[in-house]
Amino acid sequence: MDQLTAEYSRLLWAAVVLLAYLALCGRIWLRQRRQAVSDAPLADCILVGWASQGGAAQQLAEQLQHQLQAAGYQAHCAALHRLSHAQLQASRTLLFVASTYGEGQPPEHARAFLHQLPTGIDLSHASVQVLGLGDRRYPLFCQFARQLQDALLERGAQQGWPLLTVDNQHPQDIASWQASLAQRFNLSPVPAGVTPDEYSAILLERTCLNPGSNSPGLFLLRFRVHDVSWQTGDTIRVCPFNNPQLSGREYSIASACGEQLELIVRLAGQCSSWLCQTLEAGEQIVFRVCAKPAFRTVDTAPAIFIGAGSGMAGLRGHLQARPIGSHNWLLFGERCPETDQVLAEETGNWLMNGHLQYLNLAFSRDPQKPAYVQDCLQKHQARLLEWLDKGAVLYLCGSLQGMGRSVETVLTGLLGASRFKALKQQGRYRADLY
Ligand SMILES: Cc1cc2nc3c(=O)[nH]c(=O)nc-3n(C[C@H](O)[C@H](O)[C@H](O)COP(=O)(O)O)c2cc1C
Repeated sequence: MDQLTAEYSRLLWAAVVLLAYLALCGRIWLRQRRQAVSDAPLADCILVGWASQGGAAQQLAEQLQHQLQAAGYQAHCAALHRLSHAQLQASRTLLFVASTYGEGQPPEHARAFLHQLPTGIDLSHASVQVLGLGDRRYPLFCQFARQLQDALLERGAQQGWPLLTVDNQHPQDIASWQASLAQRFNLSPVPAGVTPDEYSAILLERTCLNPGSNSPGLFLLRFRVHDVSWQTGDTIRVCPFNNPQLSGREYSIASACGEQLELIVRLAGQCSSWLCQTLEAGEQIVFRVCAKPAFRTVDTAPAIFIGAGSGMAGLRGHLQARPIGSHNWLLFGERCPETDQVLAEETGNWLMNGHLQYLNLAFSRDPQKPAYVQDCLQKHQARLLEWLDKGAVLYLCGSLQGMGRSVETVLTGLLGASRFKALKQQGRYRADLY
């Protein structure tokens, strides 16, 4: 019996020692694991954030992420509105590509980022570099990229390199940004002149839409395309003479997706002169499709289209794509009723066959009743409210200075600031202003 008790107590001791040993091993393993988890992202992860409306900044950021990954880095790429504070704190290298919109504003999706970035967040572990995309013709050139960099530095981040700004997506400036990153991170260079999403199109015909007008020429260009897809609301980016060294321009696609791509181009500047005057039928353009998620068709809800001048381009693509039986109202502004009846036959036919329920034209230099498109909105306030009550979506396309701002002011007055804001939040105010 005594022998049995002694045997039991030996076994018990052995079990206690084994358990204690296992517990110790477990604690060591857990500590090492915790250490590894907290160290790994800081040591390895490069965060590439982007703020983009037309897709250029997004494309550059994603391309950079692929290059970094190909070189063996752990690289994470995300739109600013999807970046968490934890991700910012867990990365030693923060790279951003940010474009600017409105009057020095961030792109729509990134509006809340700086407001939501806590002032107390400590980024002193990270080095930061911001590439700003913008356009020098706007007074607040690359303003959002500057604000983004300032905000990160204020929270302790180290400046890896000074802010770089690129005017009008100038290819050489983008290439030197890419080259400096390639050198710093030992990346394979981006092959010059090759972008994965470049397409070509052949000019079939060009028609002047405002012959005899005092305004600069407005042209409809029809191209044949092969295997290119786009969504209504998207734009294309073209460089004059297909020369990427020259400043390119973006043009709204004026047709629904198909075998032909149409543009409506105002004669102004080098790129549009090339398209409207020099390019001949049978010659080709090289272009990229720029996604405009903020200006795409929402659904089959009633649609109110508002635009002026070359803004007809963005609206026409939507109108062509709208389903039979949909409810559409077009308000369009130009200068002279005699010479600026842009696409009058087409819109007249749409009115006759019921594709358009209403067509309101405003001519600012009409000697009888001069009016702007925003005056039409005011005149038809009751109908506007009735359509919006039925869930209508507003689409606005054209010049920001010449039309966009005035229309927005009138809409704020007619609807009230809070209802207009709510429409924007619901995605029922969709604008492409330039
Ligand atoms: C309506 C509109 C407003 C713009 N406002 C500004 C601006 O205030 N400052 C600026 O530097 N660039 C401005 N730009 C130029 C864009 O930032 C530039 O085209 C940029 O390359 C777009 O990049 P993304 O394709 O990534 O959106 C504006 C462009 C548009 C269409």
